[in-house]
Amino acid sequence: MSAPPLLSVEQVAVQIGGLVAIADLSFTVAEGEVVSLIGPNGAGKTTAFNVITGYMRPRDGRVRFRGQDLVGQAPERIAAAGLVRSFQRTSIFGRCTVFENARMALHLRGRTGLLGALLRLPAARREEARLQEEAWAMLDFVGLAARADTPAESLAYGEQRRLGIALAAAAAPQLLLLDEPAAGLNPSETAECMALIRRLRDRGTTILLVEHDMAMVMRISDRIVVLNQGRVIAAGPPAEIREDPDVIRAYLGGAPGWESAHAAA
Ligand SMILES: Nc1ncnc2c1ncn2[C@@H]1O[C@H](COP(=O)(O)OP(=O)(O)OP(=O)(O)O)[C@@H](O)[C@H]1O
Repeated sequence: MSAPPLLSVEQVAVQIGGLVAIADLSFTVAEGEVVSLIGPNGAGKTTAFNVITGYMRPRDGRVRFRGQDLVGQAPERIAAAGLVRSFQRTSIFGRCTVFENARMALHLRGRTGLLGALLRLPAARREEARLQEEAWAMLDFVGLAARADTPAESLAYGEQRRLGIALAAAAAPQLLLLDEPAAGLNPSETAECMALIRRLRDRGTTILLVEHDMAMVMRISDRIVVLNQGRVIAAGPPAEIREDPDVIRAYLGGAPGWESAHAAA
C-alpha cells in the first residue's frame, strides 16, 4: 500500500462575496515532491494558498495535512504543525541585518524563553549560541553568509527573495508553500532561486509552488496541477502538461511566458 499524501486538498470550493473563486479543487502532494500550481490570472491559485494555510475558510471541502483536517484551524497552528508559507512580499525586517533576520526567524524554536535569556542563565546562553550557529548555517545554505552584516533592505532583489525563502524555511517545515518566488527576478537570480528550491527538496522539505515563470515550473516540478477558472483542468508531470490541449487552450492569449514552457523542454 502506498503512503498517504502529505497534503490532500479535497473538493474545496471558495466563494468571495458573490463570486466563486474556486469551484472545485482536489489535488494531493506526496512527501518529497515539488508540485506546482499554475493557471492564468484569476484562476484561483492564491485563494488555494490562502485556504491551505488557514487564511481563508472554504465554503466546502477538506484540506488534510498528514491526514488531519486543517479547515477552521488558525494560520499559526497550521504553521506550527509544519506547513509554512512564504509570502510574495517577504516578511523581512528591512532595517535589521541579514543575520538578525535569520536569528529572529529561529525564535520559535528557542526553548528557554525570554526570562532565561534576560537573566542570561547558562542554559539560555547555550541555547543562544546554538541558535546563532543555526542562523549561520541557514545563511550559508541560501548563499547569504557573506551578506550577514548587511541591512536586509540593502540586499539586491534576488537576495531578498532568497532571504524570504530562508526565513520561511527556518521553521524546518515539512511542507513549504512558495508564492511566486521568481516574480521580478532576472534569469541568473531565477537560476539561483531554482537551485535553492532543489536544495530544500533534497534536504527533505516538500514544496508546493505557485509560479508564473513557465520555464522554471517545467524544470523544477515533479508534478503540475493546472487551474483554470477555479477548476483543475489537468494534473501530471511537466512533459504531459506541456502537451495537454486543455492547458494550451487555457493559456492561449493569456499567461505570459507559455512559450518558455516549450523552450524548457
Ligand atoms: N479579496 C477578494 N475579493 C474579491 N474577489 C477576489 C478576492 N480574492 C480573489 N478574488 C477573485 O477570486 C478569483 C481567484 O483569484 P486568485 O487571486 O486566487 O487567482 P490567482 O490564480 O492567484 O491569480 P493571479 O495569477 O493573478 O495571482 C478571481 O476571480 C479574483 O478576482
